[in-house]
Amino acid sequence: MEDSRLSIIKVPKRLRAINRAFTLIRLIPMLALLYYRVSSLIFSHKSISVFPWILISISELIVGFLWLLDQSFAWQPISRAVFPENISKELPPIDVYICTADPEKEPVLNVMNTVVSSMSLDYPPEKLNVYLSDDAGSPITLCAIKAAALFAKSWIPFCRKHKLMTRSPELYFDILKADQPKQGNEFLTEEKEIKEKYNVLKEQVEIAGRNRIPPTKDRPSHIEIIHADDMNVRSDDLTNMPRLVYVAREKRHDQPHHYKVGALNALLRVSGVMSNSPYILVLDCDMYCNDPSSARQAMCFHLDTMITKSLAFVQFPQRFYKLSKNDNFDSQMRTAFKYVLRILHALTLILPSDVIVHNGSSALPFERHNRLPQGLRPWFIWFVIYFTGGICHHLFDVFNSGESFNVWWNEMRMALIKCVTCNLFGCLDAIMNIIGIKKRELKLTKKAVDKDELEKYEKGNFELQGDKIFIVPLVIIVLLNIVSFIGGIVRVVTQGSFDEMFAQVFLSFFISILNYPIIKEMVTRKKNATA
Ligand SMILES: O=c1ccn([C@@H]2O[C@H](COP(=O)(O)OP(=O)(O)O[C@H]3O[C@H](CO)[C@@H](O)[C@H](O)[C@H]3O)[C@@H](O)[C@H]2O)c(=O)[nH]1
Ligand SMILES: [Mn+2]
Repeated sequence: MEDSRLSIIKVPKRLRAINRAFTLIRLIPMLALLYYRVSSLIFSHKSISVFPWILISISELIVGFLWLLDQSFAWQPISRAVFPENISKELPPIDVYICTADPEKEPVLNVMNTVVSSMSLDYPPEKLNVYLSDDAGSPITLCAIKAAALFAKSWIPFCRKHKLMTRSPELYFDILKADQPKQGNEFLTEEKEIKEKYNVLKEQVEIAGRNRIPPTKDRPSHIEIIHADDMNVRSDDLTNMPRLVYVAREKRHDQPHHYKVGALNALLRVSGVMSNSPYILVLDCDMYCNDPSSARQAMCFHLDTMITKSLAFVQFPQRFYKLSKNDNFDSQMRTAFKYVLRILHALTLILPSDVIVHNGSSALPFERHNRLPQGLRPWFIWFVIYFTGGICHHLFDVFNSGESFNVWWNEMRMALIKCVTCNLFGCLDAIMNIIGIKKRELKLTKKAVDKDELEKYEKGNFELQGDKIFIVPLVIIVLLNIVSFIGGIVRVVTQGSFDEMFAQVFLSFFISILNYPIIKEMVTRKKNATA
């Protein structure tokens, strides 16, 4: 019985015990500080000013609440394993939905790589139907998908024959080639041939791209079957391909189109008529399936009768490729994938995707502008325990997932940056939306790579060129901390008040060195501007 299971869940007991210990270690100072804040207010100390006291109490309450929510991830960690080889039932059909919206912002060649990689999934081809929704209704994309289907006719058998892991041709030829095993002369000759064919596809897409026609706001729908195999083809034939369909839904300038959701709705209706598969795999135009067995892996959950009753969807983690060694921006998003996602199942509620590790530093900076009043001194130790406890837990978690000190450092910086940029503006946006001041809008993210930005990123330099509204609070926080640090040092030297100034000096120093890449970029920009 044991051997025929499709998936198992393991609970790492040692990790669970350590996580719980850290939670308790921080819960005690948290409660002590809560008591301190409230009691000081009620039995009114002469030394406290009520308004800042209330402000800081509220901010600590918020951090405490977020921290408490965060503990649910640590409380019951799990890891999963799947066994697709144990699937004994016949595999059900899948419809793959890929959405693209703009050939300028979303390079067409990359979209074709997503299409080709999903067509090459290790899944019976007669049970796979790939639909591309093109919200731009662009002739470039239509032309490119035809060329991509032709290329797939050679690429898919090549991948199957040599059991390749990387099924996106761009990635295969570009960065991951080194990972593939070399398999003799025959393999190398075939690989050379396929590379030439890929170059032809690249060229065709480029030529199609020269013909720039501005998108129209009004157009009828356009649905075209790009490839469909003969029903009589044997399913074990290596050259067999999934069905491929191009869909550009109708658009009218006075009708809301509801962005990606609208596109998915249109795909539901089109695929409902053509294939009507019971399972749907949704991909953005820049997502490659980096493991050809991923659809089979998902079926390990969907076909398990014990699980299906309470299962709505299976989510694969989204990872970025071509990460630089430095990874200054914490783009690998370790916390989201190794810490949060794998334990989400233990919860019945899903949290926003931008979950960050709160190490307490977000509330403490408020404190640094106050000198330590006499009454605070005995309580100061609780701040220290809470703060260092958070840092130690985070450090442990990073090392436990096999990462380096540098990753820990970058994650801390990004957690702080997110607090004053995307989290702050995300909250403001949501509030304005709820009270009706601002309409919700979706801005398509740019997927094309900017050479200068890439170079900076690879060198480990920070990019301060984004939206000013994001940069300003960040720069202010960094400058404030530098000023605060210098001011603190001056007072220690001139007044000898090290005891009182310790918190200010330490925290502002810590935040300043944490944000060293930003300071470096600010100085470089200033130099370049004056040169
Ligand atoms: O009118 C539109 C706008 C967007 N898209 C497609 O929607 C996808 C996501 O858009 P993108 O700008 O890449 O959004 P991101 O913020 O990068 O994507 C994240 O956030 C989206 C909105 O929450 C999710 O749908 C995505 O899966 C998630 O990766 C892309 O494939 C677009 O082509 C359309 O099809 N039609
Ligand atoms: Mn995206």
